[in-house]
Amino acid sequence: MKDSYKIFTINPGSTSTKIALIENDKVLFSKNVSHDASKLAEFDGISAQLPYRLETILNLLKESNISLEGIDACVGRGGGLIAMEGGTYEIDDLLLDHATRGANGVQHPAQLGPQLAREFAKQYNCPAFVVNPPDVDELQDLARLTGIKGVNRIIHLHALNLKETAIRHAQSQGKKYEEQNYVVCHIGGGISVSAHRQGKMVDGYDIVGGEGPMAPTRCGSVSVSDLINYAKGKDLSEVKKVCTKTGGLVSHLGTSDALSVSQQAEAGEPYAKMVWNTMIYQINKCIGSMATVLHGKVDGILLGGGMVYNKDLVSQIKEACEWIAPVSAYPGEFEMEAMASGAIRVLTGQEQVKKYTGVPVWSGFDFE
Ligand SMILES: Nc1ncnc2c1ncn2[C@@H]1O[C@H](COP(=O)(O)OP(=O)(O)O)[C@@H](O)[C@H]1O
Ligand SMILES: CCCC(=O)OP(=O)(O)O
Repeated sequence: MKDSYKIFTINPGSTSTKIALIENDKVLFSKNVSHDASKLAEFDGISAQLPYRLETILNLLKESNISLEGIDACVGRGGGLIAMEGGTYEIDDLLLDHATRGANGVQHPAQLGPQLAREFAKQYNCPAFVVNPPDVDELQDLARLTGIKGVNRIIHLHALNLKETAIRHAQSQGKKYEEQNYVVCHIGGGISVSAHRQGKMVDGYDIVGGEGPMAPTRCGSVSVSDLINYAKGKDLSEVKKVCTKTGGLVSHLGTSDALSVSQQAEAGEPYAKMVWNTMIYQINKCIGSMATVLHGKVDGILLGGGMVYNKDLVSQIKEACEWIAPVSAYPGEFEMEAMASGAIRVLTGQEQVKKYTGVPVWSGFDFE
């Protein structure tokens, strides 16, 4: 077995493209380029951005004089996929097709990840993988049923960073992720709160469907009848955008920049202060709810994402939730490293590579 693996990772976001070249656990090169929202808006759908994003990456590599010769694998953040269990998946024709057309009906730039990874893998003659895409579904049955017959829950959330944060936290305690129970949150541009029981994410919120706390661009949970009233006389596709683009901080304050909202709140601006504190209050309620999913047997509450750099947010969460379990903050995210680690785990045989079936991991109760 080789003692060193070089992995090229690609993470396309709503307003950025991140790339990294990682050797084992060392980041050799990383770049994060921001895109002008008006430039991305020119494209007709997410997958139409492929040539533009590819050219952006090639330019970044050229400018920095980075060669990808000899890489062992390419990994792209996945999306648009049919619900699957967590793990590392080879990007085959089926997975590529589903990502390209957004087979699950959710439109998110992460769909470009597999498309870009396959392009580079073809050129450098290496395998291409997706690791823990937002479509990971390990829900326990109790988390699936809703109060409307025939409407069952599926989730879309930051599975990649949630799982990596949990894996790393467990290692730092000399434990295994598969032996621990955690409430894990990603608090960034979007906010995911999830319950992990012994290596499985048994519950979490569908953050692109309007569940969970409000977030910079997302409305979070709202009463169904209030939403029906709000939608009266409006175009439904516009209403749906409050779930992913125009809700939360954007709806209240016209910005998705949580840093500026936190600064206004700190300066005592009353509206910003109320929105900031309400968002944190809602995160706390969701953490409490996930703690009950784990019957209170919680080994830790783990916080990741850009907003975790904020001391006030972390201290409010500690104040409200530390009675449940110790709160550990991991500001920023491990997404690029998580993709490389997932590829290395399968290349070294520590984990079995998974085959994407395109068949939902769960398709209904037997009694339905
Ligand atoms: N110190 C801070 N206080 C409050 N918000 C912050 C701070 N630092 C970064 N943020 C916010 O974090 C968000 C980005 O988080 P990030 O995890 O990078 O996003 P994403 O989930 O989209 O990858 C932005 O809204 C940014 O303003
Ligand atoms: C299901 C989407 C998870 C995600 O990546 O959300 P952001 O758009 O907030 O990055």
